[in-house]
Amino acid sequence: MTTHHPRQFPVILMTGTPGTGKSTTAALLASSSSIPLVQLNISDIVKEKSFHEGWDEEWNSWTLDEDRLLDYLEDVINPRDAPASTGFIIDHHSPSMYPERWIDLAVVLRTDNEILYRRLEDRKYKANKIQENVSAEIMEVISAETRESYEPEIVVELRSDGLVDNEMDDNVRRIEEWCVNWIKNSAERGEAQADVDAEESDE
Ligand SMILES: Nc1ncnc2c1ncn2[C@@H]1O[C@H](COP(=O)(O)OP(=O)(O)O)[C@@H](O)[C@H]1O
Repeated sequence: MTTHHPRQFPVILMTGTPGTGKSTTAALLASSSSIPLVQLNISDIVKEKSFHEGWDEEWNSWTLDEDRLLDYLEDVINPRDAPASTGFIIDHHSPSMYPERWIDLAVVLRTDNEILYRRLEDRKYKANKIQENVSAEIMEVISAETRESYEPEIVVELRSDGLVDNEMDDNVRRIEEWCVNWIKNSAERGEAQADVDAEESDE
């Protein structure tokens, strides 16, 4: 069994339908935050490390080897020897496969249907893939899956339409503020636990 060190920095799941802005928001957060945060772009990792069982023609995507991916991520997020020296942003459209104990905050990005349609068209997605993703956004599929997978108090939905000035900067600032609080609270939890341990050893 793996022994986990208490994490010093939070793990954020950045999820949403493809095209809602996960990778762009995660990259901005990782590059601008005062807290060390590393972006884990799951699609890139799956491709680079071949954590897949081949190409699925029907779905036009890789068939994920979930076990190998999760084993790899466990070592990155919860290294055996010492706590990770950074926090992480898991950037993925599939929210439900991660262990609850990994995720401290789950951010679901939401985008207006017509805007999402245009973004996916710009990406040269095939018509059926655009339709499938826009329908998923209308049906709130990722949002529902995220809420089924994590406690309600750690799930946050943010608009990512690009209609309001500085929307992405504001989203990034909100997440950063949340991270600062998480670090402060986890330091207090650590001190409280140390007090309990000291009292118990006195008895
Ligand atoms: N809030 C936003 N404001 C303006 N443009 C956005 C916003 N969110 C995403 N975009 C644009 O939409 C496109 C898709 O974003 P991307 O980060 O690749 O989405 P995802 O990682 O969810 O597939 C990019 O061109 C990005 O610049």
